[in-house]
Amino acid sequence: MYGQIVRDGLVNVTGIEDLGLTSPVLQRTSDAFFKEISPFLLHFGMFVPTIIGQCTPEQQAKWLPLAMDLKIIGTYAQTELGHGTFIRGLETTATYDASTEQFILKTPKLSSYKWWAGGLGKTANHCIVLAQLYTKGVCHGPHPFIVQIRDTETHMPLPGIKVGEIGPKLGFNTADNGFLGFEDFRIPRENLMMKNAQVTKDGTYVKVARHGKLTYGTMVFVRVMLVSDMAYCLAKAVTIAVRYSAVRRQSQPKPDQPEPQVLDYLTQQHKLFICISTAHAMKLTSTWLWNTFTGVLADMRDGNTDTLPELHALSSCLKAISTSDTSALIEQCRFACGGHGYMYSSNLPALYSFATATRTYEGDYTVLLLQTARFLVKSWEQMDEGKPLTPTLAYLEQSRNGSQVSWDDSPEGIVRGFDAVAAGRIGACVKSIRKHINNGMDYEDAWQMTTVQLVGAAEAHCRAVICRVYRDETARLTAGCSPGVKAVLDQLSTLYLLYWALERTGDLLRFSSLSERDIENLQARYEALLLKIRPNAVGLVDAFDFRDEVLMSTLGSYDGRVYERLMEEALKTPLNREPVSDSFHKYIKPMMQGKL
Ligand SMILES: CCCCCCCC/C=C\CCCCCCCCCCCCCC(=O)SCCNC(=O)CCNC(=O)[C@H](O)C(C)(C)COP(=O)(O)OP(=O)(O)OC[C@H]1O[C@@H](n2cnc3c(N)ncnc32)[C@H](O)[C@@H]1OP(=O)(O)O
Ligand SMILES: Cc1cc2nc3c(=O)[nH]c(=O)nc-3n(C[C@H](O)[C@H](O)[C@H](O)COP(=O)(O)OP(=O)(O)OC[C@H]3O[C@@H](n4cnc5c(N)ncnc54)[C@H](O)[C@@H]3O)c2cc1C
Repeated sequence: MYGQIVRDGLVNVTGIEDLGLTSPVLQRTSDAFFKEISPFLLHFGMFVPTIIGQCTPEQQAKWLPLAMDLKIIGTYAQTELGHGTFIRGLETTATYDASTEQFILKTPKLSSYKWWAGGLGKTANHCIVLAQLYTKGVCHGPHPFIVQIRDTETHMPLPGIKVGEIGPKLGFNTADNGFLGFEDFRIPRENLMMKNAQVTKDGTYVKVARHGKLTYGTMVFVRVMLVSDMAYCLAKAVTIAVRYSAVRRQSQPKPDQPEPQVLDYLTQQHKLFICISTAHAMKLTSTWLWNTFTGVLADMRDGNTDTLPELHALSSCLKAISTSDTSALIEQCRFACGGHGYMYSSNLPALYSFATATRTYEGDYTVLLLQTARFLVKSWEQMDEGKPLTPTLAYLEQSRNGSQVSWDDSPEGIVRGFDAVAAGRIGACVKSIRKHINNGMDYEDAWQMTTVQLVGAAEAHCRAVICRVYRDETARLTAGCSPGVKAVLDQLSTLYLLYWALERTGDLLRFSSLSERDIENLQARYEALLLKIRPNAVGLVDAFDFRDEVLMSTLGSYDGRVYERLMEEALKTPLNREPVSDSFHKYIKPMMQGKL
């Protein structure tokens, strides 16, 4: 029964194509059971996908049934105390011993301890370990291995394994993130995950993959999935905040009038409606990204890895921007709920601590945007050499002559404005790198000196992609809808464009013919649109269709009994069990009597 809940609830997921799954929509019904982050998250989120992505069919036949039936519980241990971002710098070694046909895993020093893997501390008995593969005295870089770390009967760590929990964190405290060290721990040769690289019995290293970075495939998969997960988290947060804002009344803007619902304040609408709109933008973009991802998988099955760099660039920037926007907007939802939003029982703190972690894990924000920037600069240089551009960069072509784009305030015109900003910022980076090189710097230093601008350029590219996909997909998907639904969804995507145009007026002034008057016009349209969306706001969050059990919020439940639920939760707290707590007799009274 429990295993069933973990499988069907935690991973009521559509995702991996090889499992017959068709879109990246993550709806965790398990949230209603577990309440907090599950220690099995890494088992289904990374252990299973890595078996699928990195094992040969024979290895899959051995490990996948065990993992899917929860006969073994796994996690993904890549990061070490000393290195997370720089995977090539990992220090754990796996040295092949041809005499026993085993790999010897070793943790050479403190900084080489595996650190962070979810579920590793107390739950997992198996683990995917990324280690530097040595055979015949040659290091072949980081490779994935399946390693049993605990006895499946007693759960005791196996001899040669040092494992434990890493301690309290900002969030994720139910995920028992762990540390792991190896003292010359031996595993069979077959435990090297051999889809992309193999070591034969005599220790010969055989590279199978056509692309050097396929070992990083699980990370690309999870980055793609996280975009969808962020849409899910943000939709939850804004459901809570909008429902609460419809219940909460505060202040008296006009004398002799009742206190308005806080949702009627324009500033509150400004805080919240962009959250509704962004949840839709991310959901549509994540489905589009998923289709790109499965297209690249299909290409790779046909032996073509040419489309992988663009996927890496897209999944990197969309992961970075979706996680960063979501954490900021969930925090905004909390602000929108005033003091009660700070209550744990609102569920906003838990949602925030989850979302803010995603900005770091699976690739830090800055690091991933710089990966995208690498691709953008390369593409610009290829364009200069007359080579064709990939589909998501086709817009660069229009901007290559460097002239300003003329401002057009239609939604399609605004999307073109974002293209112009992205192209302008990428071009400015290329110019900066070339200037530094002309002044005598080597390429790496010139790149380093341009990284602040490069992060901005990658963000601008990502924003342009989201705006275009959101607009196009809304139009496509609402083509057969009723005029009412079509109008409301059009309002939401227009709101996204206006909001970001106003956030990026500096860039638009620089790279388009936008004028002061155009900005005033944008601002007025934005404010009018907030008022138009207001009557549908509660309906729009209800349409996200979260059950109260999944939302788990005193502020956001469907029935709006906010104050009753807050009081019910307060009365449950252990400090309210007795009218006078022991600490009064032990410490406070003696202190008052001068005895302490
Ligand atoms: C019926 C039942 C159904 C059951 C179904 C079960 C299945 C379950 C399905 C779904 C579940 C989904 C759940 C999804 C949510 C899961 C949540 C999981 C929670 C996760 C917790 C966190 C886990 C982690 O954090 S794991 C650790 C992650 N670590 C990182 O991300 C490290 C980041 N660092 C890097 O990625 C890289 O090292 C780098 C990007 C920083 C690059 O390093 P580098 O500078 O050293 O460069 P390289 O030399 O490595 O690269 C040179 C070259 O390669 C290109 N490159 C780099 N990376 C990639 C890549 N990934 N792909 C392609 N190409 C890549 C790079 O751009 C360079 O290219 P050039 O051409 O420019 O040379
Ligand atoms: C909640 C949580 C769960 C996790 N779960 C797992 C797990 O299950 N398995 C696992 O293996 N790992 C896990 N991790 C680890 C996670 O993947 C790493 O923390 C993450 O990849 C960031 O790497 P880092 O900690 O080395 O940061 P660092 O790279 O040390 O980053 C520190 C700072 O340096 C900057 N920086 C680093 N390199 C560069 C660069 N080249 N250019 C510019 N700036 C740079 C970063 O932007 C950042 O500001 C988890 C982390 C968290 C927080």
